[in-house]
Amino acid sequence: MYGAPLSKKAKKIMLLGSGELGKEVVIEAQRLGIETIAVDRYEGAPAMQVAHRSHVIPMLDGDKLRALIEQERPDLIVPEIEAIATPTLVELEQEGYRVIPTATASRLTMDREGIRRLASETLGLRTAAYEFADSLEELHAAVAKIGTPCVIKPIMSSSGKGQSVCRTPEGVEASWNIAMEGGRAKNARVIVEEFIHFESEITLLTVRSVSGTTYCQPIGHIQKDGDYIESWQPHAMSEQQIADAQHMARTITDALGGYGLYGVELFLTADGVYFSEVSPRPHDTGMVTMATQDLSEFALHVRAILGLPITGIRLLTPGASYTLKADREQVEHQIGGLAEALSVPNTQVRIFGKPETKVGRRMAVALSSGATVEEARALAKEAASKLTISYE
Ligand SMILES: Nc1ncnc2c1ncn2[C@@H]1O[C@H](COP(=O)(O)OP(=O)(O)OP(=O)(O)O)[C@@H](O)[C@H]1O
Ligand SMILES: NCC(=O)N[C@@H]1O[C@H](COP(=O)([O-])[O-])[C@@H](O)[C@H]1O
Ligand SMILES: [Mg+2]
Repeated sequence: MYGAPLSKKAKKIMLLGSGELGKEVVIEAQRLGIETIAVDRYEGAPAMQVAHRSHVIPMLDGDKLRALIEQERPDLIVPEIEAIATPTLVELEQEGYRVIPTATASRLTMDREGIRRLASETLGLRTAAYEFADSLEELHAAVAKIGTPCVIKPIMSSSGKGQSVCRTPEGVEASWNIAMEGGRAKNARVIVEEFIHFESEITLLTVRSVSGTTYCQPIGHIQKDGDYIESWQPHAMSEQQIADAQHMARTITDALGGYGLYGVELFLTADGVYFSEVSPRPHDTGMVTMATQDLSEFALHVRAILGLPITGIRLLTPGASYTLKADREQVEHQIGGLAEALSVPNTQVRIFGKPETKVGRRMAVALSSGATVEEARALAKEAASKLTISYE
């Protein structure tokens, strides 16, 4: 039971991070009459445009984060990105605030080391071999141990920022420089991972709710420079692969706990499934569920975190998503080609409304359904190719 938004008895959700994924979470929360507060480090972020109100703060600053949460007193704190002062969330949780799915889940997944050590060393999930390094010198030693090719990433980054494939020992310095420029915090630590020659990679959306743990059909995807370009659902997998994938998803999400939707990233190889990483929140590749499922990943997340039942998840049709990315850094821009994109059958578009473009920044996505995944992929790709960004 709760009151209307903005009334004394309203139920309040505060999103920490207000990008395209948070925007859809806000929309779903408002459908259930929830009061929504969007927070991010810049003005005019997508979720801010649909929330009841918003705040701009540096979310990595624990004191500012605490002050805002104490001012707003939300019923649920919902992290939407990794770059948050998660130790402050852990303290606030101990003081009685509810963090989604749990403060520990957001602390562990904020840096690659926390989640990788939990998955591999504590839970025994199969992952790529890995090493950590804090300096160029240590990186040379780590690469020598892992061998080339290997993947080098800042421990704190997302959407492929600062990530590179190091193909020869001579490439180590270039990878170090890419990581130092692309990482998020002042932290110089990187992870070196064995390069996995996977056949395909998937996201297994896994929901923990009052009704137990449920899985969406697997989402296949293609990434370029560490960021997603295209995704589809369902991804064809053998029964053994599905059983292994669900087992891994169950193991990691049980360990992280709480209520909410998780995006479990897995590599499918000729000799089995590898755990890659997990988001304790809706996943970018899961935007396809807006075209495929009766309840999208965003609707599922909101239901789960409110403690509401999820009796089943129905895949209504095969579908696909294809992203539109900017290729320049600029404030003034316009997105065009919408009529052409929407002339493609079975297609919808989401324009995120980000106030500025940056090289590689995701600005919109095309979503298509089809009789088969192949058909849906072709339609989504065609629709996205009709969208344009002009910088005049
Ligand atoms: N060890 C690896 N071997 C082969 N490919 C890899 C490896 N690690 C990452 N990749 C490729 O790079 C992509 C991005 O890696 P990862 O998910 O670790 O980065 P991220 O910055 O956390 O991205 P996001 O935030 O979008 O999930 C993977 O989806 C995969 O395509
Ligand atoms: N892979 C994670 C991911 O897709 N996160 C989504 O991108 C936004 C940041 O976008 P921006 O960098 O363009 O501001 C985040 O707020 C989230 O919605
Ligand atoms: Mg990833």
